Amino acid sequence: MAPLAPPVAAIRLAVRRALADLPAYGPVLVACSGGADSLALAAAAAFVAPRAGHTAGLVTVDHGLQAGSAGRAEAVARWAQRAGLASVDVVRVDVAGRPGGPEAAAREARYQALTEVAGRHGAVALLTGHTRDDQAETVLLALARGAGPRGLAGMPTRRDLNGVPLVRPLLEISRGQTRAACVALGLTPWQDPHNSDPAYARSRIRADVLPVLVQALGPGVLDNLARTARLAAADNLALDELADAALAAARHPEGGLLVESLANLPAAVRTRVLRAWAHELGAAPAALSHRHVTALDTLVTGWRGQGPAYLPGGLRVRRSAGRLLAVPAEDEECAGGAVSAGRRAVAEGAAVGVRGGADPAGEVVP
Ligand SMILES: Nc1ncnc2c1ncn2[C@@H]1O[C@H](COP(=O)(O)OP(=O)(O)OP(=O)(O)O)[C@@H](O)[C@H]1O
Repeated sequence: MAPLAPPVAAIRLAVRRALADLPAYGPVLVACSGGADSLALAAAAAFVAPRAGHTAGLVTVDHGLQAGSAGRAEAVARWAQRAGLASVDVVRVDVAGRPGGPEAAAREARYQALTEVAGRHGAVALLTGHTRDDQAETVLLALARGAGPRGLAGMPTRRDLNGVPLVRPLLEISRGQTRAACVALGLTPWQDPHNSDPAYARSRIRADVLPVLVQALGPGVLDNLARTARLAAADNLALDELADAALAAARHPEGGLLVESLANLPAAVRTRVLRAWAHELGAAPAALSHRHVTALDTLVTGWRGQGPAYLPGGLRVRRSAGRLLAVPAEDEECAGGAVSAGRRAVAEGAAVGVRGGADPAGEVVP
């Protein structure tokens, strides 16, 4: 028997570890574009899952945005049947009419379709092929946007997506390894033209920025960026727990938050409390920017009798009698007329800089 190619073995091991962490046995679904990362993942899942007490299915989404996209999806499905995956779903989504640019609309439609199929199969996890290189790009994009530790944490290995656990087994596997695994297995991955389209910031990072960094600083840069993400994620976990407790302690029994409780918190905790509270009030995570949180924070730390802070979704928060209070929508007219277009634009997040897709949980994802 020919020895197993090292990249194939590394990817199988990564998948085995990810499956071992799942709380229950049951079907897992691989989200597969046909690209090298998710193709290598699907091949590994087909091998590993049945040996680990799971069945593995595959789902591929046709966004209908490129000529030949239906043919690509069918080719992935035919391969999945030959590879022995337990279920194969091809889902065509309609991207038109969704908010945001075409990239964001496609992502939103894709994740919606993926979680619907996962729900239909009762999947215990949806696996995606994000790699260490995707993570390194995500960290660099976050740095360029001026994101804090939350952005630097990049993509988590596991999180909830519309009630389905989204798991990324390949975050410590390089793109070179997924490509090499495909070669070793005789698979021909699909090349997504978007990945090399300089219109996208992520493509420019991939093609222009990372090679220069590697040349200047050495090949360890990619691992180091991914490690930054892991370290920031661990810090975030601790800070989020502190913020949860601080938010509970700051609540006023009649509503709103007590300024006095907030004022003495370290800034890193206080801004997290304010961000979490803004989400609670209904501000969409993807639209809530640093600028909105700073406006809330200024009501606490820079109080000079100013007017309300504006949040996405037409929400406003004012300070009154030592409390931060959400202003009910019907008070908007009485409070001095309509909000100006400029302020509304800021509130709706027009200040966000480098383009990056934020998924429904506010995470910036490829
Ligand atoms: N059309 C699709 N159908 C199903 N899953 C998809 C699709 N597009 C992306 N995904 C999932 O999202 C992950 C990240 O997507 P992205 O477009 O960034 O691909 P990538 O990094 O080029 O990976 P790949 O080589 O798998 O295409 C993929 O690995 C795959 O799991």
